[in-house]
Amino acid sequence: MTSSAIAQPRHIAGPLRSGGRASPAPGADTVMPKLLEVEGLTLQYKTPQHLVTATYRVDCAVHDQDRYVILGPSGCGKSTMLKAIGGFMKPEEGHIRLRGREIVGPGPDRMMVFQEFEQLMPWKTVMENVLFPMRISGRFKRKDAMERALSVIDKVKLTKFRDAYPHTLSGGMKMRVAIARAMAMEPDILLMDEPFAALDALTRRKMQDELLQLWEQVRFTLMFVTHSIEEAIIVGSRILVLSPHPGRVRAELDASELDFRSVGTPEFGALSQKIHGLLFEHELGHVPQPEEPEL
Ligand SMILES: Nc1ncnc2c1ncn2[C@@H]1O[C@H](COP(=O)(O)OP(=O)(O)OP(=O)(O)O)[C@@H](O)[C@H]1O
Repeated sequence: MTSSAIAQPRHIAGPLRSGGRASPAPGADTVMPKLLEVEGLTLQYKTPQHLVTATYRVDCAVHDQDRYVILGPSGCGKSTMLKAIGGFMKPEEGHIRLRGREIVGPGPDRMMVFQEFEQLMPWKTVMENVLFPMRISGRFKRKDAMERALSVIDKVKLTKFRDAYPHTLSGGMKMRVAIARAMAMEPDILLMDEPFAALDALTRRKMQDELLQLWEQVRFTLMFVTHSIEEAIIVGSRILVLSPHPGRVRAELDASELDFRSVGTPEFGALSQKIHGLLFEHELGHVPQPEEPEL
């Protein structure tokens, strides 16, 4: 990636269709190079007293423009997996590769968007917030950084608010600033860890809708963690279902045809039921537990 010119989006952006159904991302069966590849990933926390296995031999692959959701119950290792993909934790076993290169630490090719967009600095304007990571990275000349910031702010439709402070913006606008801030660094993938978990149901739905609209417009690649089945189906084009602790892959499901408009339809209900079954069947004793290390 060049840092001197303002990058054009890597993907042709479709028109923003307000309130519309998100177009399907390319499905898993489309032959495309893998963007992110996770292979046999075991992640553990070792403390003097405990050895906690967070994920056990997880395999998955994310392609360009996927909205890839990691879904599983609390404690199954979703956040830990995102941490490892972010480069903040080393695998005990297995590999994580981005565009074929092993991940060995954090990098601007993977940008994390935190819960409630707390990375936004309240004393900085929208423009200053978007400029901040570019400035501290030292990757961009001042003029390039300014042009790039203006371009991404425009893409997320916040040009009129570029001199506003975060506390004067709605939740959806803050999310767009947080995403613009991340996108300005031209990451290969955006990592979101339960960004809407603390919101009330109505606001959460609105934010999901805004996220899908933004994806429709910009077509970034997203990895999104949630423990809500409904949110996974609404947001995701593909869903990786993990078992309860330690997280193992139960299934990977296609949800590219469903979004918030499908809530209440038989298709949405069927997928929701299927996921519910996958998440809880071990409690009914249907799934044999694979060999795993002592916890
Ligand atoms: N810093 C840590 N030290 C030791 N154990 C940890 C640490 N962080 C997480 N764990 C443990 O690792 C396991 C996976 O935790 P993780 O936070 O990844 O789960 P999660 O699926 O994201 O859960 P939630 O949905 O509640 O956020 C849990 O058993 C948790 O207690």
